Formats: sequence, structure tokens, C-alpha cells
Amino acid sequence: MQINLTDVSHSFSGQPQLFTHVTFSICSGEMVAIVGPSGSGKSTLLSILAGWQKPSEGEVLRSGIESISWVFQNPHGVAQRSALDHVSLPLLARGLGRSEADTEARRILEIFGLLELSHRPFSSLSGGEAQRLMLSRAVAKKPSVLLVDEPTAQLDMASAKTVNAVLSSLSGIDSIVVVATHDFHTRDACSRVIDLNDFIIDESS
Ligand SMILES: Nc1ncnc2c1ncn2[C@@H]1O[C@H](COP(=O)(O)OP(=O)(O)OP(=O)(O)O)[C@@H](O)[C@H]1O
Repeated sequence: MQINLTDVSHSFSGQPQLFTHVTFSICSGEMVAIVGPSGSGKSTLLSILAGWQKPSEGEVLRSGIESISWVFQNPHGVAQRSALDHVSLPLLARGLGRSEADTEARRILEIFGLLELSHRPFSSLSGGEAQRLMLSRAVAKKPSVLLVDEPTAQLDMASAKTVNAVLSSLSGIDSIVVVATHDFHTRDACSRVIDLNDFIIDESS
């Protein structure tokens, strides 16, 4: 699985260029951070990677990509549904049987430090717990591409720390993971950084 961007530039109609001549490739198993100041186009670049936004110029090629999950900066769940339900539902949708889905959901919740909260309704979770649950749910979908937008933006330092710790553990999954972030600790959890500063891509590995 791979996404290749070649000479991609983008501006929204009537607005200045957000970024120009962006060229990079991301393969499965990689976890890449997109960094840059507010308004530099991080979320827009995620949308372009997902194919939801067509770039003004350039080419985006996706090979072997079957599914894309997006984790938003504000966790969205079903208030009365338990944490376990949030993770087991996508597993059931993938065709697992009830008990297999429950076992796998518990395994994923444990990785994200949420096993003890598995029966708690979504509405009772803290911001950090809810964000970790969104990541758990996204992992349960086993997407080809996992796009994570500012996962720690709404969190206090302690919650951000736990989210960053679980993000580090995502580097082992067989998906392309791209995280847009302002957070230096989140950036450190990634294997590669794409920096939108100064309207150019500065790729460091
Ligand atoms: N659909 C749209 N139409 C017009 N302008 C847009 C659209 N989406 C985003 N923008 C503008 O493009 C710029 C980049 O937005 P984007 O959300 O990609 O930045 P960002 O780096 O993710 O910002 P932040 O860190 O604040 O989330 C902003 O000025 C935003 O207002």
C-alpha cells in the first residue's frame, strides 16, 4: 500500500497558495507527522491524501488502498453506547462473530489502556479517554490509511501524554498512519515529519 504525491499545490478559490510543489510517498507501516503553524494546510493535506479534496495542481496516486479512517480532533461517539460497543461494532462490520469481536475489542481496548472502562458509556469518558477510544475504534476498522487530525489539541497535558503514548504503539500496525499536529510529543511518536513551514515540504527521516 502506498500514497504518492507529485508536485501537489493547493489554494482554495480566491485565497493564497497554502503549499506548493509537494512531493512525497508514504508506505504501509509508516507513521508520518504533518506539522506547521495554524492555517498552513495540515488538515487540507490530510483531505488531499484521503482523496476528499482534489489539489489545485499535481498528482495523487494511491495503490492498494481499500479503506480510510479519519480520527477528528473532537471525539465523536454515541453517548449511551459503551466503550466496548464502539470498538466491537466495526469488528462485527468486518465480519467477525459476536464473541470473536468482543475478544478482539477487549484486546484493542487493553492496548489503549481502556479495558477497565469497557462498560462505561461514551458520555462518561474524559476527553483523553474519549480520544483514545476514537483511536481504538479506528484501529479496529483495520483501515489501509489512518488519518489523525490534531489528536491532542483539545486535551490537557496528562491526557495528551496518554494519547501520545498510544500513538507511539500505532507505529507497528500495517496501515499508513498520518497525523496532523502542533504537538512536539506527537511529532516525536512518528517516524517521519513533513513540515509545511515556509510553504515548502521539508522532509526529514
Ligand atoms: N473548504 C475550504 N474553503 C476555503 N478555505 C478553506 C477551506 N478549508 C480550509 N480553508 C482555509 O485554508 C487554510 C488552511 O486550513 P487547514 O484547516 O488545512 O489548516 P491547518 O494547518 O490544519 O490549521 P489548524 O492547525 O488551525 O487546524 C485556512 O486558512 C482555512 O481557513
